[in-house]
Amino acid sequence: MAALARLKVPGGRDLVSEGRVQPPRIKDGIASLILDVTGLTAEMRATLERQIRAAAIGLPGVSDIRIAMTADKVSRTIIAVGSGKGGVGKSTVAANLAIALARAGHKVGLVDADIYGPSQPRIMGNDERPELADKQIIPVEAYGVKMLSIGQLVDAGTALAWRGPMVASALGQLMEGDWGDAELMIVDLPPGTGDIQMSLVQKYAPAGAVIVSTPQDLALIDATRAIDLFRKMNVRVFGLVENMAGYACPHCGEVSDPFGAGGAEAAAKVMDIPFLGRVPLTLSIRRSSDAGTPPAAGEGEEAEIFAAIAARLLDEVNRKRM
Ligand SMILES: Nc1ncnc2c1ncn2[C@@H]1O[C@H](COP(=O)(O)OP(=O)(O)OP(=O)(O)O)[C@@H](O)[C@H]1O
Repeated sequence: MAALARLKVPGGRDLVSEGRVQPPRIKDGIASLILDVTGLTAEMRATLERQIRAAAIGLPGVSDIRIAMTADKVSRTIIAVGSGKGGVGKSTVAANLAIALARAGHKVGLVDADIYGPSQPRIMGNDERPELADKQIIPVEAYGVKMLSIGQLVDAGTALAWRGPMVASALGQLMEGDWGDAELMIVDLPPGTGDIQMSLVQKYAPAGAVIVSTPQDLALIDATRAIDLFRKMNVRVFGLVENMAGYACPHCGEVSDPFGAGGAEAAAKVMDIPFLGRVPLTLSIRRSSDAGTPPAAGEGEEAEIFAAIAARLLDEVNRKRM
């Protein structure tokens, strides 16, 4: 224990004072040790294991060491982000919500499960290939958010032709990646209601869903259908986000409503679900999303809009189901 007391948990405090090891049992020169690796990534676990071996093997009476790792399962709150139809800005909202939640002090994971158009690597500005450790994919990181995208595993064209079981297995690889201490998981779903939605609900029991819609009637009709489906599958709908609402002219500042106004808020009322907020249609959101510098990570009005929506979402998540 004295030799182990000199070791630090990667990114943390002393191994022994954190209570991560119990005194080892030593028999026939073999030390058996139980190590609590709760919240540590595969890489941190491997580093710690190496350090323990280096510190202990060779001590008087210790010729080998067996380390059994245990971990409390981190309880994760899965929040699905869906939309009735494509192109309404669901991925943009999912990415910026994830960043806003991380900025509010939460450990956040972002899963891009949109097989029809995996766009998180572009929006989050990170298209690194994730690595594998112990058959688990290790998420990459951007703006304080851990992220995995179906686009990092295969190209979108391939995934499009997949049938149900392959879709489910790809979703499984993403969801069961090495998410470490992530407590909130934002899952960017494909638009509409298909295999990925079904698999997510059946296998991973999301705490609830956020629906993104533009204010047009057509988009709202599709959003209503998505909300209906989640409800039928017994998934709580945390609320509706209206995206691309009100266009502020960058020259004169006048606000116009190319897609109508207030439609989503009214629709939320009719459907009796919370309205989480409104994101304006701006050139800067389009540019920053496409350039991999999401506005929620910056300063100013747009960052505040996403922070406010994230705060409302958290209120809903924390509210007990009635
Ligand atoms: N509030 C906004 N203001 C301006 N442009 C936006 C806004 N929201 C999204 N966009 C832009 O609209 C396009 C579509 O957005 P995004 O990819 O997020 O939509 P999606 O609903 O996820 O689409 P898909 O169906 O392809 O998954 C992108 O070019 C994005 O930058």
